Amino acid sequence: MSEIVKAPEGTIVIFVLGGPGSGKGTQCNKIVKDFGFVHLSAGDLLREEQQNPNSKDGDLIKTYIKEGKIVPTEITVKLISKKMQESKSNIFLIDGFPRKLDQAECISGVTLVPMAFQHYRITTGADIWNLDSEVVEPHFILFLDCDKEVMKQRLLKRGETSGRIDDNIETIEKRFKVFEEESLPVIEYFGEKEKVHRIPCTESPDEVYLKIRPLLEGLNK
Ligand SMILES: Nc1ncnc2c1ncn2[C@@H]1O[C@H](COP(=O)(O)OP(=O)(O)OP(=O)(O)O)[C@@H](O)[C@H]1O
Ligand SMILES: O=c1ccn([C@@H]2O[C@H](COP(=O)(O)O)[C@@H](O)[C@H]2O)c(=O)[nH]1
Ligand SMILES: [Mg+2]
Repeated sequence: MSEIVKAPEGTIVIFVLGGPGSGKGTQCNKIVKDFGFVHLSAGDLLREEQQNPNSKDGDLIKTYIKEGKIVPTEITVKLISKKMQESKSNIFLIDGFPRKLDQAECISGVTLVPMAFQHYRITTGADIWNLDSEVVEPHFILFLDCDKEVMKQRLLKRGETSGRIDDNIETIEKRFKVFEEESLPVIEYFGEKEKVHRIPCTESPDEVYLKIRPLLEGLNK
């Protein structure tokens, strides 16, 4: 049995993408403060799920994160979709997703995801949320473009206090490799659609935000 849940009119989805430690979470927090978006970090949702003792995916998620690998799409999509549906809002920042080309283009042969998030099919029998094939483009993509050495230093510093199992040099190197090989093509994909705003982000958080803020002010909500 399945049910279609339609998202509210005027839903706005912005993807916030960039390398590990580029400042996605930091900038999203600023946007939320000024513009009231709901911030959904795919990584945060996966960490939360990993820590849920009742989750059947907890061990798998932990292994993938420790290895810096991309968790199977259906797990991540399910977590994001659930939060979107529970939300009273219709303006979303999706941080750190999509992370590889097939997440941006299609899933199981169905034209899909990032553009969707507008319609959801809840397949209760399979205990999985599938996105419907109706497609709605994201408004745009914020690509936080940061020097690798700068990102590495930020992550190592964050690792002193974050408690994240992937903020160590071995996993950081793996995350960079995955980002370059799997995630950068996603940015190129949206670039070809002229959806990408590239934001250099080696300066301070406030200076970076000065370049982002006008893009949000320009949104026709
Ligand atoms: N512009 C900046 N200048 C200096 N430090 C920054 C800047 N932006 C973020 N940081 C710091 O760098 C670290 C990583 O930032 P943040 O968590 O926002 O990045 P992220 O892109 O979300 O990383 P991840 O992909 O690992 O989730 C944090 O400790 C943050 O305080
Ligand atoms: O869509 C996603 C997002 C994240 N992951 C996994 O989580 C870690 C950490 O992600 P951050 O965005 O840095 O918080 C990432 O390395 C992946 O292992 C994912 O699989 N899919
Ligand atoms: Mg983050």
